[in-house]
Amino acid sequence: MLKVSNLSVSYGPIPALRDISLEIGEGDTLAVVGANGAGKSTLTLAIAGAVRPALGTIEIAGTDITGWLPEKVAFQNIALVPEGRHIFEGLTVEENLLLGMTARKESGSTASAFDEVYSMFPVLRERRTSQATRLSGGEQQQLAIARALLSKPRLLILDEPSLGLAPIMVDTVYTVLKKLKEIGVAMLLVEQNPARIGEIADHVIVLTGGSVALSGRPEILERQALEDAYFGTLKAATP
Ligand SMILES: Nc1ncnc2c1ncn2[C@@H]1O[C@H](COP(=O)(O)OP(=O)(O)OP(=O)(O)O)[C@@H](O)[C@H]1O
Repeated sequence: MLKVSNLSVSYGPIPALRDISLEIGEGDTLAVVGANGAGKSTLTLAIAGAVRPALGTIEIAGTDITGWLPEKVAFQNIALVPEGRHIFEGLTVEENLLLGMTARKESGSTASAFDEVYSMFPVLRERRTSQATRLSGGEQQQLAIARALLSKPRLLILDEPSLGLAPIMVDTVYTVLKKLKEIGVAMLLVEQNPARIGEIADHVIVLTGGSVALSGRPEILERQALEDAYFGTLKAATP
C-alpha cells in the first residue's frame, strides 16, 4: 500500500531524514518512534506531500507520488492528522468537518458521512455548532481524526495523536484507531508510548538522527534493543 524507498529530506543545509526505506501493507499499522528531532514529523509531512524529498521515492499502491502537492496526495486517499491538530479557528466543529469532505471521492450524502463519524465521536455531534477552538484538547484531537476520516483514507497518518491528552482521552482515541484497523485502514502512527504501540502496531521503526536505527515487531521496543539503537551499536534488525 505504501512503499518509501531511500528517502532523504533536508531543510536547507539541515538533513532531517537520511535514506529511509519502509513499507506498510494493506490494513497494517506501522509505529514510528524516536527522540525529539529524530525526523518523525518530517517523515509524515514528506509522505503527505507537505515537504519535498531531496532523494528517494514514495509510492502508494504502485503509483509514484514523490514530489506531488499535498492536495493531490490527499486524492490518493492519504490523510494526515498532523502534530498540533491544525483545527481551523473561527469555524465551528461542523465547518471544520466539512473541509474533510473536499478530498472525498466516494459519492453519497454529506449527512450520512457525518453520521458515520458522529457515531464514532459522539461528543462532536453534541458540540457540532460550537467554535472548534472551544473544544478541549482531546475533543480537538477527535475532531482532527474525524475530519481526516471524512476523506475515506486508505492510509491514515497520525503524528502523536495522544500528545498532551488525559489518559481517558487517549483511551478514546485508541478505541477509534483500533476500530479503524478492524475495518482495514492502514496507519502510520508516530507514538512514543510502547504500551499503546503494543496494542495496535504490526511493525515498528525507531528513528535516530534521521535514520532507521531499528525495525521489527513491536516487541523490539524492549529496553535493551532500544538502548542499542539509540547508542548506535545495532544498525538494523529485521524480524
Ligand atoms: N521547518 C524546519 N526548518 C528547519 N529545520 C527543521 C524544520 N522542521 C524540522 N527541522 C529539523 O529537522 C529535524 C527533524 O525534525 P522533526 O520535527 O521531523 O523531528 P521529530 O522527530 O518529529 O521531533 P519532535 O518529536 O520534537 O516533534 C530536526 O533537526 C529539526 O530541528
